[in-house]
Amino acid sequence: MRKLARFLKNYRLQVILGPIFKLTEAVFELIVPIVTADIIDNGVRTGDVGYVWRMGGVMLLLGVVGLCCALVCQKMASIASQGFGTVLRNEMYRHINTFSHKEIDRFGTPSLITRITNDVNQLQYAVAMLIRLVIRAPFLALGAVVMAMLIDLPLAIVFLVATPLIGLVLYLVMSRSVPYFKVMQKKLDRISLISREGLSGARVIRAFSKQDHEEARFRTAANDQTDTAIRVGKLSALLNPLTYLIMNFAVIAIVWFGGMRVTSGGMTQGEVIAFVNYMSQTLLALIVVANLVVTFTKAAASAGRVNEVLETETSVPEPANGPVSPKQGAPEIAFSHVSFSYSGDGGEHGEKYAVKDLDFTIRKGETIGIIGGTGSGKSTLVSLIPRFYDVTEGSVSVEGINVKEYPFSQLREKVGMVPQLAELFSGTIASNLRWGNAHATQQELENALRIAQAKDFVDRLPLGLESPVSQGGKNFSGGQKQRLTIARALAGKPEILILDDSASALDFATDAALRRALKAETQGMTVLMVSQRVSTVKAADRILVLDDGTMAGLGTHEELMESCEVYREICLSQLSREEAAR
Ligand SMILES: Nc1ncnc2c1ncn2[C@@H]1O[C@H](COP(=O)(O)OP(=O)(O)OP(=O)(O)O)[C@@H](O)[C@H]1O
Repeated sequence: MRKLARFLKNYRLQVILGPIFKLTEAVFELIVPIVTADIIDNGVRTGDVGYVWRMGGVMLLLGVVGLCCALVCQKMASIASQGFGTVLRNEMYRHINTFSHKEIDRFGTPSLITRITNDVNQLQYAVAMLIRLVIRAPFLALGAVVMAMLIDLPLAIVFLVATPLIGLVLYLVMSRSVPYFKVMQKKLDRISLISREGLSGARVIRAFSKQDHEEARFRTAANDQTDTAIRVGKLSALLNPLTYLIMNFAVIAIVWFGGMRVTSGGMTQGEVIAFVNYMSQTLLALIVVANLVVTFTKAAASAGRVNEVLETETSVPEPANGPVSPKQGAPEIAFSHVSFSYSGDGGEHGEKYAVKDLDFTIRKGETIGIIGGTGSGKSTLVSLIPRFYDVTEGSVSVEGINVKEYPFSQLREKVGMVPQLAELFSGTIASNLRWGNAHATQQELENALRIAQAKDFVDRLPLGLESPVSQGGKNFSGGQKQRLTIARALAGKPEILILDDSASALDFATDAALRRALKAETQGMTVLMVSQRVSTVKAADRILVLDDGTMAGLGTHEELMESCEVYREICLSQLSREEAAR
């Protein structure tokens, strides 16, 4: 947790002054039993009503000043803890944004969400407790014992017996329940994962009538969490009866022995009452200490999870240099003996390469079709160009410069990527398209829509380009979303356009119109078209055939029909012999 203290640096004043105010309140709280004793001994016993009123006023004053101190501390704790949470959350979000796909895959999106929300909340609460109670509670527990000793040392033996006993009970209960808190946090992660999958995949779940299955999965995870919470609850439930039992025995002992001391003249009645008050103050303070242990144990687990995110460095670091100049005459894209494995070790630990020894070049302005069976490595290959992942072996160059040397903004401006899954963001159609180019004119946006075959349906919308897009683009069909994501990439006027199976939801006629428009209107743009459909890639200048991560062929349709067995098989599985030969 110490590592996270840096996020409190703007709140030093609150972190220092807050506990001081709370300590002042605790001092007043310790004085109150003495005033009570004084009222009993010098006011009640002698029947001096005026004295009772005067001292009652002093007590009220102590209470009011104590309350003011507590309120000031509360405010400081709120400012510091909320501020700390905000700064930490912003930093985590910024840091997560530097992650490559590899780190995001490793943590998993649901876990990252739980860390940035629940774990930060836990830490925020711990900061508030740190300011409000970490000094106050032990001070009060100890102070009450010391005050009792100052009043009457022999009777204070009751404290010296009862307090360690209460401490022991707290220790036994806490040491058994604390490990469960860590487990509960992991189980919460699982619930978050299932909820996310279930809610984002609600349509698929309905389509496959898997609601019962998903509900059962959620119920199992939730029940699992409940079982653990109940186990902790049962343990914690022992705390109050046991500690109160000890305290009440201690009170009996105080009244019993205190009575004897009063009879022998060693103590006054008021002092016995003060002892009883100090006893309950000690107990309450110790319970607070125990709860603080729980809070800080949970916070320590959360701090570990937050630090794990903050300390994870991206596996795709951005170079420190400024923009690079392309090499004249170099191929637009060059793969030089490229291999990539998702685990980064290329099979040493049994994991195989997703792509292996890819070696080819692509000229500027070429249209390349990339075809292959599912899982053959098509998406992996194209994701190496904009550096979503870094190659495990070999190198990828764009215009003669290794992609690792490009500043991200320069590389990603050059490469327009349309991912397999069409993602839109809440806003308007125009605001989504401007992700590609913030300064695009209306004309440029319309042009991008026209090439992407999206202009007709956008024009039919009452608000046209200003039509609202709901979260995830849910108010558009799959094919419409795909066309909008293509338009978004085109709006950025990239030099290299990658369509990663991004026309799969289009009907054949629209798909063909899209390819024609791309060919006619994007002169000079290098286009990589990933598809499982032969009809989509057939007319490309060249087709790259992937088979289980390796390159099975690269050439025109006719050349590959002649020379590439894998390509011929794919063609004949989708087209008739006549169509394939055409
Ligand atoms: N994020 C990932 N983590 C680990 N392995 C992955 C990941 N993404 C893909 N793979 C594995 O890498 C291999 C190649 O996957 P890739 O997605 O590149 O294939 P693809 O040809 O695009 O498939 P499809 O046509 O089904 O989209 C597969 O074996 C897949 O299981």
